[in-house]
Amino acid sequence: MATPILRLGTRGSPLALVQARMVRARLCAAHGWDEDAVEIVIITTTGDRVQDRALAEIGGKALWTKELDRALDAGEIDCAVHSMKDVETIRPVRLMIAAMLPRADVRDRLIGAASIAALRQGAVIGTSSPRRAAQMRRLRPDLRIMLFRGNVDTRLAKLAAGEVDATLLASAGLDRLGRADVGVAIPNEVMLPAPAQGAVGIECLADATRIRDWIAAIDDLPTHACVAMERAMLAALGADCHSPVAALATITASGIAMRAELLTEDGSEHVSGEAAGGIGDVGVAHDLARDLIERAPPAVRRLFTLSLDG
Ligand SMILES: NCc1[nH]cc(CCC(=O)O)c1CC(=O)O
Repeated sequence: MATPILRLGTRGSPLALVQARMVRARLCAAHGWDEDAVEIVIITTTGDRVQDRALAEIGGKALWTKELDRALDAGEIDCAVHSMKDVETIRPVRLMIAAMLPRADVRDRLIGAASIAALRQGAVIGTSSPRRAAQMRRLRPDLRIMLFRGNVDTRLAKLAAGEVDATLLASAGLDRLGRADVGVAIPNEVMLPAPAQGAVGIECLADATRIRDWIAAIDDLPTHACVAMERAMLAALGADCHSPVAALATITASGIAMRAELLTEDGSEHVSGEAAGGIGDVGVAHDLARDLIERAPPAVRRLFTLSLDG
């Protein structure tokens, strides 16, 4: 076996492993390496260990990243693969996202009914996402939400066992796990996805220039620009992945366009808006954050803290 030249840290969930293998394949293709030049190292995170409580309840942030950060600092791995949706808004400055894979289907999928309208009166929706819960209750105030955790297979098994009437999962994860047959995609116009949904990032120490350059060679620039814009808006709102926020940036003929929505946890109030501008112009995210906060009903505004200097 060739000596591994790059150790790729990842969580051990089936989806995380598929994503790590995608990263390995792209790195090897880009650099002409053998597959065993990239060693996949599994790191268990707090979020993987705690399966029975709402993530927000565990307290403490960085549930999915802290142990990977530590392994990077300790030199146990050279880079870490993340679902960008789970990466905290504010990261330590010594780390950098050196590349993102091309974004997958950004939509959510509904599993358990043919459409949101087709759900029976009072149906129980299993989700642990404050955004999905709020968006579903905004569209259908009669729905009930049940806390639903575990990896994709666990959730599908709970649904099959009748614990809930329906659940929502990211198309990206289902597709990557070979489950493109499961559920129906909800159009972005009906349910705007989470910031960074469908994007995979590769992080390394900012001063590890050789590693950084290897990784940067596989960066998908449109994905990186859109996800950076969505994350800049989260930062401007003082929000994170537990906030009832949806946002989607897309590349247009003239630059970048972004739509976003803020809700109360129960979905009873919300505000949405859009902005456009140049690729990489963080002002687009800041303008949208400011506009949303200015127009938000007080119950929504209370959930956020505008800060535009980050
Ligand atoms: N929070 C869990 C998580 N993080 C990333 C994905 C799916 C893949 C992605 O959105 O990139 C999921 C599962 C889900 O939301 O269905």
